[in-house]
Amino acid sequence: CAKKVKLAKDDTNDLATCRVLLAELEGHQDAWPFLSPVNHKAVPGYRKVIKKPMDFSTIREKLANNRYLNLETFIIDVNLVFDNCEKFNEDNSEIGRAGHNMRRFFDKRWTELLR
Ligand SMILES: Cn1cc(C(=O)NCCN2CCCC2)ccc1=O
Repeated sequence: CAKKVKLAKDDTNDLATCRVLLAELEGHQDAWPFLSPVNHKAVPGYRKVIKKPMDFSTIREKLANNRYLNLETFIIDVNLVFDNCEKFNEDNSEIGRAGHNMRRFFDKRWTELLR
């Protein structure tokens, strides 16, 4: 076919990349606070403080229902999980540390897969 504009990013494999990245996040030993939506009835203050809750099961649902436009909108949701965690939890807490570990792991993996 006609020569494509070089500047366009090749997004052919983005969906597969999102599935791989999500599976690795879910399989991480520090994923336990993020596997399901935070139960705001059991966690006082959460609903008021965190305006846009997000978790790995919700991301999986959105991926399965083709709700992500591209890799970037997927990465925005993953980072929302970690940003919510930093907002609500002390750095020096079980869940706070898990969030920092998971963000570090994610940043390393997606740059490896895409650079
Ligand atoms: C991300 N995040 C999670 C929680 C939480 O309590 N998650 C439940 C974790 N449990 C593990 C086994 C059953 C449920 C609280 C604050 C927060 O920011």
